[in-house]
Amino acid sequence: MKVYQDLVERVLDNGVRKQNRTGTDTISSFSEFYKIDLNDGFPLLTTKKVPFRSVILELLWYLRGEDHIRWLRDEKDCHIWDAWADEDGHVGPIYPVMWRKFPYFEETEIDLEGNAGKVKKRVYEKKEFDQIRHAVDTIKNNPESRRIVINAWHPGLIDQMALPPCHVMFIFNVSNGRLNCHLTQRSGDIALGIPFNMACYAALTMTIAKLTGLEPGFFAHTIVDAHIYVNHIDGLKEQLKREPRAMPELQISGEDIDELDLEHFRLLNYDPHPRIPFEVAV
Ligand SMILES: Nc1nc(=O)c2c([nH]1)NC[C@@H]1CN(c3ccc(C(=O)N[C@@H](CCC(=O)O)C(=O)O)cc3)CN21
Ligand SMILES: O=c1ccn([C@H]2C[C@H](O)[C@@H](COP(=O)(O)O)O2)c(=O)[nH]1
Repeated sequence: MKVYQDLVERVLDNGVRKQNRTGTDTISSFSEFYKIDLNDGFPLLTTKKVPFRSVILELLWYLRGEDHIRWLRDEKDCHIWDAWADEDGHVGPIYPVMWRKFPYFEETEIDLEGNAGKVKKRVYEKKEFDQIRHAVDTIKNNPESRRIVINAWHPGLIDQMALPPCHVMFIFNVSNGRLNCHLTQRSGDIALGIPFNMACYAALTMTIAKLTGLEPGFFAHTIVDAHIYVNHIDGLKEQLKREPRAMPELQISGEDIDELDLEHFRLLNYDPHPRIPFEVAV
């Protein structure tokens, strides 16, 4: 994909070397953006083999709403999140919880009989907000809405999260019968994370488009700190030498978001260059 090659080149050309908490320096570029038309094909890189199964499993795991990785790690044998989990698989209230069970409090007043007669007391009930279900319902019922926002950042809970969310907020937008998605990512690992993130959100957008009777539109992606870990530079330069091939096709069978499984996603005509191993910075 040319947009990815261009992104890698911009970060290498314009980025500055930065230290960070992982101990592996990055070449970092502030505020990068690209936009792809999902009608051109499914954006799974062809300049290296990206593990499609892991991409879809990660998306399905986000949709499960759990605060642990036991399904992903133990049932599905996918290990991309292992390094951030404890022995029980616990990762805290990260994406799955924020997407499906965003916590909030509902305030009500109740009347109490006190010594001095009736008194009002405020009570707070803990509730969970399903942002994905709300987005699907709004896309169906009020597609012109400009408020179809899903937010994974919860300042009060960051300390409980194994890793503060990187893809922090996304917005759906319906134009001309097409479903667009814009993702804002605060921090993006160009070699490892971004290929997963772009395919994951493309698959999510295509899934929700199918469910709501729309055509897929654009996936647009803003990456605030777009960085290349210095030990990934050689692998990415190798990728730049490779000629991008035709984008594969993704077929989705149209199940509801709570019924989806791996078998509902079929990847066709994926013919990538060989895998390039990159070490993940923890
Ligand atoms: N430094 C860093 N970069 C990331 O991209 C990242 C994190 N940390 N922390 C949280 C998640 C975990 N993500 C990951 C973690 C590992 C792979 C990875 O190892 N991918 C390999 C093979 C995976 C497989 O075969 O299933 C790859 O070749 O893409 C990818 C994304 C993305 N995120
Ligand atoms: O989906 C993801 C998750 C993580 N990343 C990358 C971005 C950074 O390299 C690290 C997170 O480190 P912070 O210090 O918290 O920014 O993980 C990604 O690209 N995509």
